[in-house]
Amino acid sequence: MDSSKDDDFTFSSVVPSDSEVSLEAKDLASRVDSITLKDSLHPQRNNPLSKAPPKEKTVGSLSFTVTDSSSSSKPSNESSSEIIKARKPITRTKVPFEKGYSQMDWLKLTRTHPDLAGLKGESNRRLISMDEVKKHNKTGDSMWTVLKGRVYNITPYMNFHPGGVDMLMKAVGRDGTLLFNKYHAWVSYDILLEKCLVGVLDDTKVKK
Ligand code: HEM
Repeated sequence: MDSSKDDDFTFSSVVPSDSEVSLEAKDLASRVDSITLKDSLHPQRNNPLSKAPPKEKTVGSLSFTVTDSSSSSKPSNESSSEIIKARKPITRTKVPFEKGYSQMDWLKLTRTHPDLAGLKGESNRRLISMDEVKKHNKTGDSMWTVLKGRVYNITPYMNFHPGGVDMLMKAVGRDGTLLFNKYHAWVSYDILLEKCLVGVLDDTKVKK
């Protein structure tokens, strides 16, 4: 560049002289120079089965955690500037549904089936003891589970469960609330299983 034409820059007068630039700003600028941005596809980014722990990077005195939320629909309220303590990740494997077993198909069935719970005319406000729930634990039979104090017959939902039959079977014949919450506390089970309600858990008989 021809140095004799330096004066031609109309905005040259607003550029601060070296003495006006604080040392701190210079320091920051030199750190920015040392940052390299890589824009490449991460092999685990598109893998919902990935169990890789979140990566932690450090820039200057700031440390931040990169969490991959692409495999989960759970909303995250964690700030990116917080260090998230490594928790043992749970494996949430979504089983591809067979034709006719999507959640939409399930909702259609709940609207059309006359007795999904298998009540045969009985009230679904009946108090049910845990002992009775335990008896409904056999494959093929009416399989019951308890979710937050309500007893559901989950047999008709089995093949519709996006987490698969094996997972849902773990809750059969017992209180499934903890398992349910462990995997997806945000799922509206009460709406999904509304027509599968068989009664209310009689917790006066539950050992505390
Ligand atoms: C009993 C009532 C249950 C209902 C109504 C239910 C419903 C659902 C629904 C709607 C999903 C899809 C969630 C999503 O797309 O984010 C799902 C996924 C899943 N569920 Fe359940 N579930 C139940 C019980 C359970 C239990 C007891 C377990 C574990 C033992 C379990 C394990 C899973 C897993 C691993 C997935 C798939 C992973 C994923 O969605 O990313 N579920 N379930």
